[in-house]
Amino acid sequence: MATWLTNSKRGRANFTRASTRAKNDVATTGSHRSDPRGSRIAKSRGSDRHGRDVCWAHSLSSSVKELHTLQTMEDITDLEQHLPRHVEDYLRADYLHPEAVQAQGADVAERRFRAVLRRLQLPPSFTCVRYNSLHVSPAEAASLLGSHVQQHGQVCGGEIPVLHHPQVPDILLVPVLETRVQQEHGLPQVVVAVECGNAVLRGAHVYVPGILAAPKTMRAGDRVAVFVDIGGQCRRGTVKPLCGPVLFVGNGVARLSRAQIFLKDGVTSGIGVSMTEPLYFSPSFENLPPSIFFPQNLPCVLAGHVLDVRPGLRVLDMCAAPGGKTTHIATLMGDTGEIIALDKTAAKVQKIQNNASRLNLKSIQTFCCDSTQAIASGPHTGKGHPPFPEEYFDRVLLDAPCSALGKRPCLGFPASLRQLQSYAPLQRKLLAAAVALLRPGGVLLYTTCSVASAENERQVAWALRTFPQLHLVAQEPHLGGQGLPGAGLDPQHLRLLQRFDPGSETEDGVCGVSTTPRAPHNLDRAITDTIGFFMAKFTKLPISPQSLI
Ligand SMILES: C[S@@+](CC[C@H](N)C(=O)[O-])C[C@H]1O[C@@H](n2cnc3c(N)ncnc32)[C@H](O)[C@@H]1O
Repeated sequence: MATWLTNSKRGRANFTRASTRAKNDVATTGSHRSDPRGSRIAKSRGSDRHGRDVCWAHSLSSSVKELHTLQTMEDITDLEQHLPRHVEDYLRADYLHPEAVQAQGADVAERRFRAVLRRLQLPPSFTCVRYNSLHVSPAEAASLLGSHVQQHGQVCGGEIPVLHHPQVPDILLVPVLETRVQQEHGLPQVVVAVECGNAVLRGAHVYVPGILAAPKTMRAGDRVAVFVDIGGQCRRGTVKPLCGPVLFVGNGVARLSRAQIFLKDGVTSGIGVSMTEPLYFSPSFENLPPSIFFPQNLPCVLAGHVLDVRPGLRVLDMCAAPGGKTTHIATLMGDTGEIIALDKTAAKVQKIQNNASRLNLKSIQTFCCDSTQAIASGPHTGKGHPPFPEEYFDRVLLDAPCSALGKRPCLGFPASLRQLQSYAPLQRKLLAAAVALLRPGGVLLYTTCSVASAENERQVAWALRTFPQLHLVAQEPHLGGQGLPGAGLDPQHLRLLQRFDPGSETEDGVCGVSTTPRAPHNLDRAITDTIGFFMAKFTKLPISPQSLI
């Protein structure tokens, strides 16, 4: 459980509170860990409860008893809320909307709201890694990842399973473990920025640019305690480490002295603190074979499957960078067909290209383009590059720019209310372009990594009102919950939506909170306790039987 330290001026009061925080599609990955702690590790195989092949690592000198899966009731109820008040209010309006309260009951709605606020600050229960199904079989992928976890999981000891998911064919799941490492008095205190803290909670080391404060006496090799500047009040380079509300995220070993980090001409990149005793442990995924593995959050992988692609189709990914979903789509299409990936930022387009070449994919064409302007106004001359003629694509993915209020963990949320509200108008413009570019009978998939109804259900209601030719259709696979009431959608529509809501009801009957500790191979948790994500799948009418493919 994390420890919270208050502003040093008010004394170093310790309150035991846990808290915590990837947009994006690409999950933040842990970095290389080099503290073996003497574990002897052997690998074995078995079956999970669905009879699937399971590959896991056993530590023979196991410290598994010290490990806990996330989210026991105690963990959750002790959490302190670190999201800014305006963010809480923004979400309260959705989760406690009178229709939502009426549909779920006041208690459930309130618990769900509280659970989402808390869960957004914790890392998800599992790290999800997609493997390149064009290059490896499921068994080969599990074996490769199992060996990797075996090598890079020693820091935690214990048994770290690598699990297949029964309904998502091309992913492997590795549980995130809570170590319950305690804060030790007397250790030098290093304060890091929120983004850095978020990454540490997903298994990363502390990189130099993330370090805000370190004591004058800190030397390379010192054991240090690492805190996150959740108050945003710590100036870079300060020696006084506790300069505002900070949150303990684990202990580590400094690789550099304070002078090396902060002096002019000091070190500006690389690892500053190796996290040897992180509060949450996830093995490193950094050195995985890049052509085979791609860390990606589970709902984001699901989006590729729900889009229902097959070889030979013409597919548009309107907001594609860094290319997590584009590369998945290309893989599902056997690296054939026409896959157009647009993004309005040139540097980000380069990232799509890098990821495509890393995964050896040749079918993706990238363009730097504002997708709201991607429709040809007059008769179209060129093909295969923007602007495109209307109704040119069989499939359109609109993974919209959004507030990312579903990223986890999210220790602080810097966006103002105005910024939060700025996404909806852009999403509508992009939706209008998507509808124009989709051919009748084709599929449009709209997704966000936000839990805010204004970016999700209300956008769907607007799209259905504005484009009578659009119709919601069922999603396959459908693993998430249904849409949140309150946006004017009828229950039938809500059931067709897929919402991954960190505060949603679990099979335990308690919103987002398990009353019993879970085994690290409980796959239900991978669905109920993932990032916040939303998917709406549309088709466009009129559909003649010939136009359905
Ligand atoms: C949610 S991210 C996309 C993540 C990506 N689909 C993936 O799976 O890796 C949204 C992207 O939309 C891009 N974007 C924002 N406005 C855009 C616009 N008007 N046209 C095209 N791309 C845009 C941003 O640069 C950002 O890369």
